[in-house]
Amino acid sequence: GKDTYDYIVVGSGPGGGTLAANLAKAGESVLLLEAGDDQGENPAEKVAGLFPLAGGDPLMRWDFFVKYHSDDAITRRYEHLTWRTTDGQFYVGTSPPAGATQLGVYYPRAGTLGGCSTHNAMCATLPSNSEWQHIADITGDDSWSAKNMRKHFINLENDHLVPKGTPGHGFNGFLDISVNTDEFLQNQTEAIEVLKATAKIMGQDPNKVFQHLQRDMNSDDPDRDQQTGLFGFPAHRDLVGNRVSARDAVVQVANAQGPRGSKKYALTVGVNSFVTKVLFDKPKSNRDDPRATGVEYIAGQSVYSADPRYNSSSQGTKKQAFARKEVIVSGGTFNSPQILMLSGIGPKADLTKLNIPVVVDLPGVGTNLQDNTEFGVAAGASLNFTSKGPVCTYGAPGDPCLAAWHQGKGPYAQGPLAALLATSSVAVNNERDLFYMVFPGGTFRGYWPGTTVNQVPGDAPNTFDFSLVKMGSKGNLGTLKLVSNDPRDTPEINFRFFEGGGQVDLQAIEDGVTLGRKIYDSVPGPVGPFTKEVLPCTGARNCDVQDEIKTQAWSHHATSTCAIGADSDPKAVLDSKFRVRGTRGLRVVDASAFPKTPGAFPVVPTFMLGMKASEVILQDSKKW
Ligand SMILES: Cc1cc2nc3c(=O)[nH]c(=O)nc-3n(C[C@H](O)[C@H](O)[C@H](O)COP(=O)(O)OP(=O)(O)OC[C@H]3O[C@@H](n4cnc5c(N)ncnc54)[C@H](O)[C@@H]3O)c2cc1C
Repeated sequence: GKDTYDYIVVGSGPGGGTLAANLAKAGESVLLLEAGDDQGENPAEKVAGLFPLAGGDPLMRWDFFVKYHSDDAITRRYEHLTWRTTDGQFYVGTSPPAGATQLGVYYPRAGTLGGCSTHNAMCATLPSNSEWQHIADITGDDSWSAKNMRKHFINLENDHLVPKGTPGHGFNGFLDISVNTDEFLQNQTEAIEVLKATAKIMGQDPNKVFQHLQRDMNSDDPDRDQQTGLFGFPAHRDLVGNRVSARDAVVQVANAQGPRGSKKYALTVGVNSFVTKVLFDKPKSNRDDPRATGVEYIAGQSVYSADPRYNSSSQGTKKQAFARKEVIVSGGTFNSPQILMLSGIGPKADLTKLNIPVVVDLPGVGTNLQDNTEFGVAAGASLNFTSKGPVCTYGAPGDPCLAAWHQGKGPYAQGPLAALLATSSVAVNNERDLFYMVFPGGTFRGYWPGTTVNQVPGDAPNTFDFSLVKMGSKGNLGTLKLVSNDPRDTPEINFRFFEGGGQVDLQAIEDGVTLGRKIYDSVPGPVGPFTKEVLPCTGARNCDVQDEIKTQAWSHHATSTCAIGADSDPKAVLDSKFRVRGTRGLRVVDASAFPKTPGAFPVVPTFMLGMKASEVILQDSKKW
């Protein structure tokens, strides 16, 4: 029939978008259903340097509110806790106006073609080799070895940092990866002085800072995961400052033309299509697992309540589509488990309580939620941080940086200044586990809604911030549960930071603060001395650092709610080929599949999952 395809892919992020494009390119007919619409020409998405605007854009964003702790007393101390006031607005802080309802910690996601790769900060880093090997070890599937996964990276990447032909990198893939230009870096007069001091502390030559800022952190060196110090900041954007995302993979294949202008590949992209459940056939015998045959979805804009434009009175149109071969769920870490549970796949007791008929009792769905915890060490310098060149207005009229971007130049064609990698006292195998993003002129303190009834204080232009991402988090007690059987409701999410085995992450982050302080103390005049701490303490360094980390850490790299695991593991949702256990014709391919949060930034590893899944799904394509 008209609505039947070989494959249906749900969600167009780095997992699903990459996969749908590859399946279609291989000759399969594919329906890609995406809840959001296409904002590819929106400057907030397209202009690399406007990424701070992208995260808050109501045309792209989905708003989730989460908890980070089991203990509500800790949550109540979070300085950017978000509340809904009695007149429906947001308040951010710890002293809400009377009658306000506590929403939780604001947690951004993108509901648009290309998923979160269209509004993220573009940081494009590989996890350590041991993280891939871990998946091979628990599943016994050697195709997860770092060596094999490197092959997928090579096919994905279009590298602009290292000379063409450098082993371990790709130069023909769709995902451009580049670092800042020398010219841009040399414009950061004061910040470079801090980076010189950083180099010295890290055992690098302070007179070669610009060389360090072209150093390749994604190399295939055998000791790469032990290398520390300053590096270039790899970002998924091209050399003239266009963001490159999963949207590009999709659009290139969907728009490709064959002879006489016909459509070259059978990729149908349905935007404004919010999938509410997977459909199954009735097994022919008790021994057969239920087979996914298609999906049910709502055609309509902003039908999910995470969408800031959501209006409960707009119902959209209920539709169905069918798959001859397989259904692949790629809705991301929050939505893939939601879709599975709405379809009857999840912890039996939870589903029964919500009157959802159980198709497969799979207790791991929505458990094992993990993230990179983030924090920072920031301090006030003796001078303000400035940049030679145009002063950007971030979207306000007459922006000289936007004019420069149209020429492929200027700050908007660039990304975060520099990356610093270090090893904490609790690092395993001496692998680097602290990733700092270097921000002159402000402090990154996490996420909260852009429009609030109160003013959320900013930081002074003399502030410098080593914003810290903890790699290899040890916490795995996070949970995601449905609150009802209404697909429009957002789930209840609690990360349970620093609980259970996650306590060790506190020590690692405290070590990260200590290193940052050591660097600030070593910066000579006129940029130094850094007399006032901004984070974790305010003013003098006399706060309880672990308590600050515990109460104020944030995150935005959620993973692992539909994790791959061993056949013997009752909590494993997927096998090593992304197949949902206890079903046929159903897989999950996105960041929810990682048994552990990969590296410092999940987006490139998730693109690699999309590449790997394409290969394993195509190997099975003749079987159906
Ligand atoms: C503000 C921000 C900054 C970030 N910065 C970085 C960074 O610099 N580097 C990095 O590596 N990572 C970063 N991340 C994280 C990274 O972008 C994500 O981990 C990654 O995009 C996850 O990919 P995914 O395919 O699992 O899911 P997503 O990217 O979330 O894509 C899921 C897609 O599915 C769609 N969808 C969901 N439910 C349904 C449904 N029911 N029906 C139809 N469609 C549906 C969504 O609209 C979305 O398009 C950032 C994330 C955010 C939010």
